Amino acid sequence: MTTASEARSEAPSAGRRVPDSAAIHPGPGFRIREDFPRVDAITVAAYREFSTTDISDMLNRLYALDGEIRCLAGPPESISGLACTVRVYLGDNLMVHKALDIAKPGDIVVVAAAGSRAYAVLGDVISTKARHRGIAGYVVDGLIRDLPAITPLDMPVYARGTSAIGPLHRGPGEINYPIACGGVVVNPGDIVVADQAGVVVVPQAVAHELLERLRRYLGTNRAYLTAVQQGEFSNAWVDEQLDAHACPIEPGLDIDPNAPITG
Ligand SMILES: O=C([O-])CC(=O)C(=O)O
Ligand SMILES: [Mg+2]
Repeated sequence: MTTASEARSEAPSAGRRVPDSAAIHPGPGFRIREDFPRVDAITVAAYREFSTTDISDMLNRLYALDGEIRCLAGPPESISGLACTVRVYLGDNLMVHKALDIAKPGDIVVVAAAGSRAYAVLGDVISTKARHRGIAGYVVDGLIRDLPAITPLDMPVYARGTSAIGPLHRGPGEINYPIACGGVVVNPGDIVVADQAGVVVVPQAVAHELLERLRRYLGTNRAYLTAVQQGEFSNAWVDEQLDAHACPIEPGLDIDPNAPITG
């Protein structure tokens, strides 16, 4: 066995060194925050009463993650927890391993892997360690692996899919800085709610106020849905919408399906 420099018959330090712009530099892109301000646990747990669909609606439909990020493992019940945010370099997951020491029990680790379909960010070993640390789940903007071995762990894992290709463990990356996950900005300490319908992020600043609005909304919505189940509804509002933009409505019975389409 020879090293690369031996094969070139050069001393390891021979020649001019290339300026090492690819070194890992401490600072943005390679940094960790140990904690963040926390919303009380009762408020965080209360979000499990609501579907991610309703929460998304109350946030004007702009805070649900890309629907490709879906439940791949874990019990069917919804989960909620504070976001411990992780950003990884493509092909790497060093910071996902470090997050096992940073996330507090009940936190959901949210991993920004740029939606990569080239490699998995975590597998059964990390998921098993996470159970011991009390982590409430993982949300990954990317892939995971070892799914058959994760399934029996009852560890909620949301991701875009699976791959056998694993990550390197070198860095760089960040923990507990803002990330982009599934098209949504996630700040450390935001409330993540995930169920079979999707994943939604509640900005921490509105955590209490939104809960009140959801409770009020659900009260009125429940009465509406009960009426719908009994066939009591009107579609007049759809016609109002169509009329507002003068949508033409034709009988259609005299149309030749083979005739060329005209303006
Ligand atoms: O290799 C890794 O870092 C990820 C992995 O497969 C595991 O957690 O089982
Ligand atoms: Mg593995």
